[in-house]
Amino acid sequence: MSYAIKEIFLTLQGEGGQIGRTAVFCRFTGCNLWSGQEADRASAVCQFCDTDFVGMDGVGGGRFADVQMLANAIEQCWGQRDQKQRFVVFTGGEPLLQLDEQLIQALKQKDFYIAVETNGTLPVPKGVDWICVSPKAGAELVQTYGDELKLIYPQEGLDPQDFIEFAFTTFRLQPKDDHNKKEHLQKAIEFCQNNPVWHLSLQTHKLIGIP
Ligand SMILES: C[S@@+](CC[C@H](N)C(=O)[O-])C[C@H]1O[C@@H](n2cnc3c(N)ncnc32)[C@H](O)[C@@H]1O
Ligand SMILES: Nc1nc2[nH]cc(C(=O)O)c2c(=O)[nH]1
Ligand code: SF4
Ligand SMILES: [Mg+2]
Repeated sequence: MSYAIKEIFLTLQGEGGQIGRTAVFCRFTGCNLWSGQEADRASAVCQFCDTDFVGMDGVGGGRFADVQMLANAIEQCWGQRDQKQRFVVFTGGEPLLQLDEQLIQALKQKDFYIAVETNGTLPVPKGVDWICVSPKAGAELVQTYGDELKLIYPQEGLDPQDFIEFAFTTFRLQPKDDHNKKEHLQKAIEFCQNNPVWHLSLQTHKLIGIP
């Protein structure tokens, strides 16, 4: 299978339970909840996306003809850094439209610890080490277990407490970044303080100005 990749870059994981860890981010092109075109945003299922996942024109992006070519590009992005610490985060767009067991196995053979950021509408393939699910109002949740459930807050028609029955190790509330982000942060702080199973997740890469 070939893979359509928006960008591949090295940064620090900015969000959630692996925060601060040096990682190769592999961002897949395309999503099933929004076309990525601004003209479609208001009619999309997911309307608050902060990411450009359209096309293959980002740093390190492109069409990868087979699994080895993509795995090699991810390895090359990690470079000569400590092999025992190798860490890749698959995101997008929606990575589960393309991420398959073959790619996971190819990276395992290169000793990568593998994380995925998904909207939870598709099942995570076998072999992923860290599953982060971020459910979206109006989209069916299919992936109901994982290492963290990272809910963007607030979302109309979505009550965080409806999720705590699912089999996630941790529950995080991440304030929605939009024109009202200060207000969303205050609401998220308040919600966490009143419902301590929820931990606050901040997008620290935005705070420190890295990708
Ligand atoms: C761009 S998404 C890609 C992965 C996947 N499609 C998903 O939604 O989880 C990566 C992460 O950013 C979060 N995110 C997207 N837009 C955001 C925003 N405006 N404010 C806060 N978090 C946001 C998503 O919920 C998800 O946890
Ligand atoms: N540094 C950094 N951390 C992130 N964690 C999740 C991200 C994403 O867009 O999936 C992201 C991102 O875009 N950058
Ligand atoms: S599901 Fe994820 S990638 Fe798709 S539009 Fe929403 S936040 Fe963006
Ligand atoms: Mg991001």
